[in-house]
Amino acid sequence: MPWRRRPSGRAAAAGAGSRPVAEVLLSLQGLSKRFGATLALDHLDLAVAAGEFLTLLGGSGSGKSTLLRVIAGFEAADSGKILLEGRDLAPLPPHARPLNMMFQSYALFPHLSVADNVSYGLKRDGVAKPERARRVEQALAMVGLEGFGGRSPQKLSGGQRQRVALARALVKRPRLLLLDEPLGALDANLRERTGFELRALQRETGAAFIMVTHDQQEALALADRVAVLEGGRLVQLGPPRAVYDQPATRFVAGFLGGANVLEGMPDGQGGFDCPGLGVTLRPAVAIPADCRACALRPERIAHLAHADRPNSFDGIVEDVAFRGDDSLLLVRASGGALLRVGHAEEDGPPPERGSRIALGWEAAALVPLHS
Ligand SMILES: Nc1ncnc2c1ncn2[C@@H]1O[C@H](COP(=O)(O)OP(=O)(O)OP(=O)(O)O)[C@@H](O)[C@H]1O
Repeated sequence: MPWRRRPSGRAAAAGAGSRPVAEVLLSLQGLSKRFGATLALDHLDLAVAAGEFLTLLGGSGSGKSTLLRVIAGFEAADSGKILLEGRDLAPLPPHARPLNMMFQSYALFPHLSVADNVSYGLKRDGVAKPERARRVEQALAMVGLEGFGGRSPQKLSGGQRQRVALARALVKRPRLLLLDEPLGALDANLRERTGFELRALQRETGAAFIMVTHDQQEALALADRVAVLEGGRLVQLGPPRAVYDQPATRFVAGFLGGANVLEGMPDGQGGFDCPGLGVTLRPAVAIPADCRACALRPERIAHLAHADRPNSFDGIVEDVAFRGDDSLLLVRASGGALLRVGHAEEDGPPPERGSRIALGWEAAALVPLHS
């Protein structure tokens, strides 16, 4: 697994991106795109700040690639506006848009050298040869590939090809770079290292990056803000820690960090009846009357000697999975709910399968969900 399962304090801090003045670079307004019966983008509004690193996260088919392709101009939106620095991009063909897109497949020309691949766009724009050569060398140096210009892309490793694609995307110094699963083809170690390098490059160039990823840890670790898509809609947008700690919907809670979603109903007295656990939950915050579920992260659940206080229950350990830095327990509550429970290594050996244990959590760990 390329990124730690839990967002470390460091990764979250690195993603906190405190920019006091957020100049809007890209503004998407009511963007919709339909393919036959499929609504791939559903009235999507999003503003991206200059120099921001935004990750787009969502399940398969949620519209991530379509969104990038519409911004880049490879697909036309059915309705809505795309403004880059206030300018409507709709009339511009892809190559005339002041942005660049890097594909997961890298899409390098196999018959061209690395240098010619990188300089391709500059040549098309009529940049003179000496200037092209200078900029290509600069771009290759930026991605750690000095001296590779004469090679054929076929004689490079997957990671090196990925860097060539990145150099090609950066050589025109776009203010906005769209990256569709750029790390997808790399193995776990290279993926993590390249992720950090990508962030460093993004800071160095000052370009805004919008990066699609399937990988929630990568999305949390790299981004200033995470945008979560579901069914073509933007369901949540915010700094990684905020989205992780305060998921808005069942989908976000489950998708990011695999939170337990506890179904139930407010009891009208500040509690939340949860039949699956067989107890009434006591959240720290007021629960809206129409709330029907609360999220509870596996790592916020602790072992207790007895389930004799609010926000605790007894359950049977149904399974234990060792994950390296912790174990994941599946615990069946008396009401039938199956909970994911984290068990840190420093807490000693995990309980045996079949044993009865008492578990509990702080009231603040319960997050009422909107939908
Ligand atoms: N060219 C197309 N023709 C028909 N349907 C399409 C086309 N492109 C995308 N779709 C549909 O639009 C929806 C969104 O697709 P999209 O590729 O944007 O999702 P995604 O979030 O990028 O998925 P993945 O993570 O699997 O790449 C899906 O239901 C997909 O089947």
